[in-house]
Amino acid sequence: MSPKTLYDKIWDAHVVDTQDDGTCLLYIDRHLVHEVTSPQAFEGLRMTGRKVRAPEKTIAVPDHNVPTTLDREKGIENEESRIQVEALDKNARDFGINYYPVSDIRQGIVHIVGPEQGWTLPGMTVVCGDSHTATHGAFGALAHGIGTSEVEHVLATQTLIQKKSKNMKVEITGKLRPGVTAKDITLSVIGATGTAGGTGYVIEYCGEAIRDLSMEGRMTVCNMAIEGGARAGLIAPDEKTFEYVKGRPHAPKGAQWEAALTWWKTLKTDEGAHFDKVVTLKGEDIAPVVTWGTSPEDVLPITGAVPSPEDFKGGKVEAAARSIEYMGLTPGQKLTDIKIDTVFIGSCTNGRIEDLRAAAEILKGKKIADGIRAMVVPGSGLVRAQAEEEGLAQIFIDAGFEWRLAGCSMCLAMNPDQLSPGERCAATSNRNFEGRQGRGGRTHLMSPAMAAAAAVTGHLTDVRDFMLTHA
Ligand SMILES: CC(C)[C@H](C(=O)O)[C@@H](O)C(=O)O
Ligand code: SF4
Repeated sequence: MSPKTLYDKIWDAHVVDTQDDGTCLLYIDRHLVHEVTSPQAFEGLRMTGRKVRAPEKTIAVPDHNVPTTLDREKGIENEESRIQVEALDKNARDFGINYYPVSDIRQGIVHIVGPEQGWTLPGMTVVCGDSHTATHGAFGALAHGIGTSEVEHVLATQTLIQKKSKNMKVEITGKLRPGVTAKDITLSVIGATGTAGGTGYVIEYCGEAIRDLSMEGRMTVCNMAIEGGARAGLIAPDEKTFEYVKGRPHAPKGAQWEAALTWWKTLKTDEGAHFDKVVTLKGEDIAPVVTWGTSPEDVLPITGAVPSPEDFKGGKVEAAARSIEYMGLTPGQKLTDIKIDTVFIGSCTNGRIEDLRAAAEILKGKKIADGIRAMVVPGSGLVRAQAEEEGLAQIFIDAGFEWRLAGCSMCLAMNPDQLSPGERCAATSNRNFEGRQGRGGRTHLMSPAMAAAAAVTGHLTDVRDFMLTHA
């Protein structure tokens, strides 16, 4: 048998049928659903009198549109948002799928809830009508986003029509330096490959620096695979993965656990397996980074300066000029001189407990700079409860942050948390597109520790300097 990659193995284990042109029917193990991309899919089922084929494998949670303020039981003001959330409530009830409504402490961002509840397991195929489904690849699952018509197809058949992607390996060798996090890895990879570098591929992240990451760090890395253009990103499961999964509400138990573990241990790329593309970065070369432009590939070490359009080639010259103008920056300006108005700590990239711990560590005993609006939005109700128990919430509140309820919040402007035109935000999310956080708003992406440091100083800040001067 020829050697296989991890992606090959999961793919082969799920193919139900193959057409002559290579199109396959794939079995889907977990279907995650949120309120934005599912209403028409359920409507499609209703209109044709079909049921959800595997309600026990379908998990729904509202996240994008829900307000995250403490008074959210008052309801959703925006009509479009309210309709979407109400539709999910009704669809979940009518079709008998697993559901975490806003009133349930387990509610949160779908990509945080899935792993937290043990729905996401190694070797699975996981889909959701959401591009950041790649997050679940951290478990060694093949996880990717699908469109609304595919959501309907999966609901009805528990299968998906797919063509296989190519194999890409992203290896991060050696150790990370102090102050460097999973977010810096994933942004640096996109900086190196560009947002189209992964197009047509499924990425397997490997190497010592990836192995050394916690499960939460691995989720941060895989979360942004899609921003690098890849279909999905995954990491071979290991003891850390099994440890994380064990005992979760929907993880297998007893003899089933043992059987699962036996299979999971085979989920690694064979020696000599072929990758169509290989990218290698040295862990010690990665610095704490921030984005300066309006694409995740517009990323530089925090010690750098705003580039000039002439630093780029071809079509990138114009794009860079446009980015710099939209962002209200000047070429040559030091990144650490960029003043901010807002800080957003949260999202499916960095809204987990370790992210909040990292931010709280920086903020302990300090206050945010005058005039800064700052919020922490935990990724789930359980993350929120845990942070309260550990005393992190109090650190945030004492520092001057708003302490919110779970949801996507200011990651994207689909709920009341938005930037005003010209407002500049240090954000731990994954997209810095024009207007992403509100029309005219400007976004700089970074790690939770860097966002926390920026909140205290009022400008983009090198977390390493911050730790030295604020110790
Ligand atoms: C609204 C949803 C479909 C979208 C996605 O697919 O990713 C959102 O989650 C995002 O992050 O832009
Ligand atoms: S937190 Fe942001 S990136 Fe993640 S699913 Fe929500 S909107 Fe998309």
